Amino acid sequence: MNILDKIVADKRKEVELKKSIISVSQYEASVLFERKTNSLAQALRNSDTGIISEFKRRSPSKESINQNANVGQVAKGYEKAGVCGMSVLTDIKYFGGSIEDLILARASVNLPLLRKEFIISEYQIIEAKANGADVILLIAAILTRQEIKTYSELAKSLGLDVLLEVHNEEELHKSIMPSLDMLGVNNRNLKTFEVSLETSKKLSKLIPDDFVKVSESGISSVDAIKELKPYGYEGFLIGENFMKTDNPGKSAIEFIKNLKN
Ligand SMILES: O=C(O)c1ccccc1NCC(=O)[C@H](O)[C@H](O)COP(=O)(O)O
Repeated sequence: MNILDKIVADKRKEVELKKSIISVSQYEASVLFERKTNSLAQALRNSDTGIISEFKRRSPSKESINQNANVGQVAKGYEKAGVCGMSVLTDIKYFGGSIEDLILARASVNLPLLRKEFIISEYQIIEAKANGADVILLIAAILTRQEIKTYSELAKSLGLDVLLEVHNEEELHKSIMPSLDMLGVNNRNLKTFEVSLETSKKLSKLIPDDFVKVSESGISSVDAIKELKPYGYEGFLIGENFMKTDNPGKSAIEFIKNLKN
């Protein structure tokens, strides 16, 4: 079983359990459910840097990145750095995140917030909106075309942006549809965990211009961004490079300063 299959198998059990604890109607009655969302796609289009910084404590490819980081402090640091948006991992078992991290990030900043999750149910999209997200992630590798359509249309009806993530040409072809805002190419091979910017470069020409192109994972230098921009990328998702430091916000400030020079 590959890592995504394992994560999805656990996710199905987790979502079933959550459904028995909090109902969709409880989420729909929450204060944040009524909140007007901020568009990440718009922020990226208006930006000359395009940084989406991630809050990530650990991952399947790295056992410990920053286990004790304070999400509110990191979010404020990222906002001060001038990032376009923040990604918050809400998976507990594999990434050490939680829905509470999303709530705390929301309470700390006005940035567009991406709920970084393995979405396999409409329930998680309602939950994302009710807990302060502006954007959801849909991963082509774990969804059918029909699921991508249903989930992205639901997200759009709630005012959420949709970032669709692909790893290869096949996933890209299966997924293109008007209810997506951003197309993310993940540079991490989930079988070997190796990262290569070549994946973003190779797939860039296959992404129609209507979508904001985002390059994800393994971005650890300003030079990498300069290398990717000519391929049409307007968004750059960076996790470990900031989170591995004692002060992720300060690292983001330095990074963006260098990027602008
Ligand atoms: O990061 C992993 O090991 C991973 C493993 C399996 C599925 C997803 C995984 N990561 C999620 C992400 O997409 C990254 O956290 C994100 O792109 C940032 O990557 P990085 O800058 O390399 O931390």
